[in-house]
Amino acid sequence: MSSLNNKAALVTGSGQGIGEAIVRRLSADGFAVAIADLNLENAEKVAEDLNQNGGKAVAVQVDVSDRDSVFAAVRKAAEALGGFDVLVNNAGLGPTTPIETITPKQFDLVYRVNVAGTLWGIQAAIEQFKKLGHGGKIINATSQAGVVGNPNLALYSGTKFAVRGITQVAARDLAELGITVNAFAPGIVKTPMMYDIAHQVGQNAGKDDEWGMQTFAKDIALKRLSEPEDVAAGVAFLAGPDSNYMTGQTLEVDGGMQFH
Ligand SMILES: NC(=O)C1=CN([C@@H]2O[C@H](COP(=O)(O)OP(=O)(O)OC[C@H]3O[C@@H](n4cnc5c(N)ncnc54)[C@H](O)[C@@H]3O)[C@@H](O)[C@H]2O)C=CC1
Ligand SMILES: CC(=O)C(C)=O
Repeated sequence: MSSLNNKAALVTGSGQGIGEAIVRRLSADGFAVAIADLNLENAEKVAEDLNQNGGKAVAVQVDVSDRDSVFAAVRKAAEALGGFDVLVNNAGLGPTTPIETITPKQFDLVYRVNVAGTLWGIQAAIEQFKKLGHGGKIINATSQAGVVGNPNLALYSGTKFAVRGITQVAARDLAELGITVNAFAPGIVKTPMMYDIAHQVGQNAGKDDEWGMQTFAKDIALKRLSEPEDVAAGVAFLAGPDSNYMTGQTLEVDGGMQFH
């Protein structure tokens, strides 16, 4: 664990999966971190582990689809960590939804978490950066499915294209405040979310989850599925000083799923 770099970061959805890998990596890079998740128990486990290993971490419960909850979580984290420099809007839901099966209830839930959650996070981060009198970095989770259309992901894909649109507009709107806004686009990452998707795909074909994962993997140039840590490395770059001259961009960390 490196010494603290006097920067603080909050990562939503960091009780497991990609978000957990991100807080672990940022902590190793010297950030004080807030593990913000709907699942407080998981967030507390990650925070405890980081604190026991020389990091500075706090767990906060948040429902990113609820604006008040997001503002409260960011305020609480900034106070507990003694600062606030980076927000990673990572929490997201990714159900497979054949286009004719999408219900209004599913639509509301997935858009409220993936799209509204990103907007509320941006607003809460602006409040803190202004209060603290400095700029900062906002990093949003899009997806390979937010760059190209994939089968059966109409609902999810729409939200992830929206996240890229919000990222580009916010980058322009917030530059004068010294705030950069970028996105990261993972490919097929070994997390509970992706195994849920692979399970459904596998079941539909009468096969197992691993078959489902490998089906998604077939177009990856580097010929392996992504570890959460692969994505965390990209986010660490966006959170650190080496990306200071980047804003409005999507960093695709997908092993080469498409080139454009
Ligand atoms: N796993 C993958 O292959 C890919 C994932 N992504 C994106 O990366 C992000 C993280 O995905 P995974 O780690 O795979 O997901 P995951 O499902 O494994 O973990 C998501 C975390 O977010 C939390 N969460 C869910 N709803 C929440 C809410 N309303 N408020 C706060 N926290 C909430 C969950 O409790 C969980 O800890 C998501 O935005 C996802 O869309 C993008 C491309 C590929
Ligand atoms: C889950 C996801 O983002 C996919 C399949 O691209």
